[in-house]
Amino acid sequence: MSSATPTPRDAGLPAPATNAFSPLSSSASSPSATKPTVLHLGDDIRWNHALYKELGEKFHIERSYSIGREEFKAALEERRWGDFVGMYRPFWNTGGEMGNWDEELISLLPTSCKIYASAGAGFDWVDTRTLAAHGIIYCNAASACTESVADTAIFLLLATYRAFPWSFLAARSCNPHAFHAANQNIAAVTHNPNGTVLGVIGLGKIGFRLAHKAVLAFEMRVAYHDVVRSEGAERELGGATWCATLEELLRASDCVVLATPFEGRVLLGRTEFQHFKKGARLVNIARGKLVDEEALVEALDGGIVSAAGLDVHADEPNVHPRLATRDDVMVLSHTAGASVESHVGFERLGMENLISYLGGGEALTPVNMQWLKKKD
Ligand SMILES: O=CC(=O)O
Repeated sequence: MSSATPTPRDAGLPAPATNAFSPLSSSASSPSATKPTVLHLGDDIRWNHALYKELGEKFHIERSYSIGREEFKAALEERRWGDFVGMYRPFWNTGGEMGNWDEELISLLPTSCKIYASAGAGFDWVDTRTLAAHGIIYCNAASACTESVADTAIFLLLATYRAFPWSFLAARSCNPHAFHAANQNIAAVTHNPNGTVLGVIGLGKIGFRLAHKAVLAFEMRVAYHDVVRSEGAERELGGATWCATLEELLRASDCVVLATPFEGRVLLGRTEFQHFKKGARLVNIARGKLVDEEALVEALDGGIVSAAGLDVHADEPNVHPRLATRDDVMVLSHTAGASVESHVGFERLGMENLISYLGGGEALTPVNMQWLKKKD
């Protein structure tokens, strides 16, 4: 196709409708001679149509839709989507069917690729260090779901202090005896969070926001453990305490919240639970694999941990059966960040990252700059 003949996409119009029903094929038009290509992974965007139109004006957009690993690898090998300069995954429901982004997959990317901008806060499924070694920036979208995840942390926190799972399950059972038992006995064992110590592991965007909400809502005192100490954040949190070691944090906290990425190792196992204050609580809105769930069951059985609130689980979509059935544990289905506002923000931030970085500016939310091998 001559570059003088505008395609619907060149004219800023939506892609031909047939694309939406042809998941195993790439886009209908051949790559534009003048525009660099961006590979869009997974389903259509749902919300930010004006910005997507702008993206389409700046880049030729190829679509992989939702194909499995072998097909995806074959497509990369045969350069089905050309020499794309960036990848865009607007939402976490789709676009991850190729599996983990490891050396095997990353080494098949065209050398032209400079950026992968994805939905989601966590990036345990992508080897960002290897991407960086290939000169590719990975941008996550934690800031788009900060509010939703922080709100969920507050819900779980309150559930652990006030035995809400027990109350909920008793009412839900429609068993008058269970209802009566909860109604009569809960007051003797539950507490207000006000004035107690919230121990945050990982004071990034989400950790900070949930701590801020806990200070505002419950006047909690904040302790945190992070590789980076931030005196500014400490002031904003009304005088938060930095703990140089995890053990120090665990010993100081009435409720421990995990808000740090999974970096290949369990953070809370048998040894660490021994450092908890007796009867402290645990909330996990980060990644299930950060916790040794068997050790958590033992800590709950032994009264070391009095209650837990878990949005995430080590073996999703399976929930540990001995955690799922307890009335001192609130379990959710990894939905802390799941709101319309997060979805809108994921789509938008991914496109903003692509437009800025590929346009010669800064990536807005990179996570692997420290390892990045520069490309021309
Ligand atoms: O877990 C959800 C996310 O990574 O955003």
